[in-house]
This record gives sequence, structure tokens and C-alpha cells, in this order.
Amino acid sequence: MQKLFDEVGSLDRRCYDDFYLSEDILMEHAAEGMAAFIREKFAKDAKVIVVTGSGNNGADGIALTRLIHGDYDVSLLHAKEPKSPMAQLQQKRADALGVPILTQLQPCDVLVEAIVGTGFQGKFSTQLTQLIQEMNTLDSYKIACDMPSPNFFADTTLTMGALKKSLFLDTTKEYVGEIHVIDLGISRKLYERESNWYLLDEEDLELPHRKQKNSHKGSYGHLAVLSGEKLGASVLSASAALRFGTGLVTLIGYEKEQFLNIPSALMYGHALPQTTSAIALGMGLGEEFSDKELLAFLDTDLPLIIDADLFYKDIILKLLKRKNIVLTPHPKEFVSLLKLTGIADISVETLQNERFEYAELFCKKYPHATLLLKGANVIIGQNEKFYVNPHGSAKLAKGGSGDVLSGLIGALLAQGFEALHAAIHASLAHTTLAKHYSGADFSLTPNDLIEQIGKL
Ligand SMILES: NC(=O)C1=CN([C@@H]2O[C@H](COP(=O)(O)OP(=O)(O)OC[C@H]3O[C@@H](n4cnc5c(N)ncnc54)[C@H](O)[C@@H]3O)[C@@H](O)[C@H]2O)[C@H](O)CC1
Ligand SMILES: [K+]
Repeated sequence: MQKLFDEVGSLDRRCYDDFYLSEDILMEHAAEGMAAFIREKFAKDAKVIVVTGSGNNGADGIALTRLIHGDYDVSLLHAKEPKSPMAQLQQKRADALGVPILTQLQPCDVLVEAIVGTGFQGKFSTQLTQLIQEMNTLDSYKIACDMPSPNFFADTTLTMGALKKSLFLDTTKEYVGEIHVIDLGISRKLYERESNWYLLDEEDLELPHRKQKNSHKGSYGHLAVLSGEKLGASVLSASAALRFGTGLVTLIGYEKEQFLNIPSALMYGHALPQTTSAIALGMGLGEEFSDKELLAFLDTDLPLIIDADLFYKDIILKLLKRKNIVLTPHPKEFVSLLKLTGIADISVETLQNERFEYAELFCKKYPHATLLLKGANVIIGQNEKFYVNPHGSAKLAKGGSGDVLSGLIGALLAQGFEALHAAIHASLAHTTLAKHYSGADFSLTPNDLIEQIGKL
């Protein structure tokens, strides 16, 4: 698990004020980190172009040219003239060493984008937008310094000091490529401060392995899945739960006929079994149950995983104050939930640009609930603790993937995982399943995901 930060300016200032470091020292390490990456990955004499802006992001880039000039065929291209004091100082140093300056892009092996970083504001001019477009067309290995400038597609982002949350918005996933953190003259552990936002690593996954020798099917929980108009959704969820270790899984519904063709390992019934240890509902629910019937089913303090259709029903408001409840909305469902709860009336686009902020607002109002906000980078939050799972891929963008995720969460709830941990480890399992799927990226189906569970 790695920490995420809204900003790192305060971390820099602490380096200056408390550790007697200087902006020049931090910048030298920033540039040296980029140089080390290039030295490791590219043979000497590779052609490198560093495109720089007017501020300290540009200064990082100019310092980089100084460090590799002489070993690499490196040139500078000023997208904007150096303006900040550090940029001008770095340029003076680069000039003294004779770093070549280009007036236009050329083919190259490595292209470093150091136009803007954390100081970007507003919008790029047409000229800069066109330059970025031209940079994207070059057949080069593309490195973003600290963070990509708008619309620059990086193969790797070398970010300074610590991970910024802005690198993990859904809207940036297309651009950042692989992200590496560069230390700035002290260990990252000492550079970073406390944070309530964390990035989940794949190694953090905990699986419901069975360690107890003397056990029986009742030892591993009993998940009840309320089945609605679209039975397939709850069957996917139930099948995933069974595969993910739940001892017993029962589909709950009225019409006996609809259950005649369900997988034989799944049970069905009209009422919650006595041994139920968690309930999953919402997937394909439709109007199968009246609110009164739903509330009767939910008149327990059992852990709940709530998905899909429930986010459009007022009844959700009665459930939000409960403990051990996991909500798994996708952006459109979360917009509905924000409106139902009176938190905000926003568009999906607004949410997608401010996912962190709205996740925090929701969890502040409902501190007992665990939110799993679906997306390219999943956000999981409970009260004041937040986690980002960046390991998902477009393979999962298919109907039924969410039903499988609900089953994975329900399985861990039924087996006694606390809601936040159930959401974290089910989400990591979900993205790991997709990653390990060996078929074509467009071919993954929910049943493939369920099949993959056995190989975790
Ligand atoms: N701990 C760290 O993260 C460190 C980061 N470093 C580098 O410093 C930059 C931040 O530098 P700063 O000067 O504050 O801002 P930028 O260079 O990112 O950009 C501001 C610069 O760009 C111009 N600008 C802003 N918006 C626009 C726009 N829409 N169009 C055109 N130009 C724009 C503005 O005029 C300024 O001149 C950080 O990203 C790191 O790369 C340190 O080097 C080490 C510590
Ligand atoms: K940049």
C-alpha cells in the first residue's frame, strides 16, 4: 500500500524548513531520477528530446538535459521560454555546457514532456495543444516529468517525491502510463507525511484461504442473494460467491419456476435461511419486491452488499445508517445516490472529474457505510479512510462484471470480513481475475471471471 497526496508543495516546504534542503537539491534529485531511468532503459547515444515549459517542471527537464548531455544525443525544445528563477538558472547551466536547443520536434528515441506539472492552470493555448498532438505522433518512448501535461500520452510518468491523487483520476488513466516515484534527496518514508488516502498494491490481496482443519460448510458463512426480475444477475453474483469460499449460497425469490434452471450448487427459497450471515441485493432486482417486502428481508443487522437498482430507490436512505453495509455504485448510480441523499445534484462528468471529493463527501455523511465507487480506478472509502485500486482494466467493461464483484464482496462479508476489508480484497480479487485472464482482452465474460476464481 502506498500513500496518495492532494499536493506535495507542503512536503517540499518541510524539506526546506525542517531538513535544511533547498529547491535546487530537490530539483537535482528529480532530474537525476529521470536520468537514471533513461540510463537504465536506453543505450548511450540514444536520441533524447526534452520539451520544457516556463516553470519548475520545465526546470526539471532542463536539468535532465545537463545530466545526460555528453552521453546521450540530447536536445532541448522550449515549449515556453524558461521563466521561473530555477528554470532560468537551469538554462544558464545547460547553456554553459552547450546543450543544443531545437526550434522544432524531430524523430527521437526518447521524448520527455516537461511542459507543465503541478502548476498547470486553466487551459493550454492552441499552439501548445498542437505541440502536444505533434509529440504524441512521434514514434518515441514517452516520459512525462512529474505528471503528463494535458492530453500527452506517456509510456511512463516519473513523479517527484510522492504519488499525487490526480494521477489516479479515471480521466488520467489513459495518459499516465506506468508510474514511478522519484526520491528527492531523502527517503520517501521521511519525505511523506500521514495521509488518509492509499493506493492498493496487488500484493495487498488477502484471500479467504481455509486454515481451519476441523470445519464444515457452515463454517464459511451463508450468503442470501435477493433475486429480481433479471435472475441472471443474481445467479452470477451467487455463483461468484460460492466460488470465492462461501459455505452456502441461497437465491431468494418468489416464483419457483424461475429457479428451475439455476446451477445445482445454488439453493433457492422464499425467505432468508436461518443461517444467513450476509445478504446481497440490488443486482437485477427491478421491481420484484415492494419496498415493504425489501425492508422485511432487511430487518436484520446482517452485513449487506447493495448494488445497482437500489441506488435509484428511496429505500436506500433507510439502509445507509447501518453498520457493515457495502455500496457498489458505478458513476451514474453514484450520481443518483448523491441526489437521493441530498449531497449533490451533479452530472456524471462532474463526478468523474472530482471523484475523490464526492467520495469523501459521501463517506463523511455516512461514516458507517463502505463505498466502492466503480470506475477505471476504483475508490473504496469508509469514514475517513480511502483506497484506490488502479489495477482494473478495460477487460472488465462488460455486463455482469459488477454482479461478479458483488458476489465476491458478499462472499467475504458472509465469511466474516469486516465491510471495508471485504470491499478492498474483493476489489483486488476482481481486478486480479481480469489481469490473469489469458484470453483476448475483448472476450472476458462474467463466467470467465468466475472460472478464474479457482486460480487465484
Ligand atoms: N516535490 C515535487 O513535486 C517537486 C516538484 N518539482 C517540479 O516543479 C513542478 C511545479 O513547478 P511550478 O513552477 O510550480 O509549476 P509548473 O512548472 O508545473 O507550471 C507552472 C508554469 O507553467 C505555466 N503554466 C501554467 N498553466 C499553463 C497553461 N494553461 N498554459 C501554459 N503555461 C501554463 C506557468 O506560467 C508557470 O510558468 C512540478 O511539477 C515538478 O516537476 C521540483 O522540481 C522538485 C520538487
Ligand atoms: K509534465
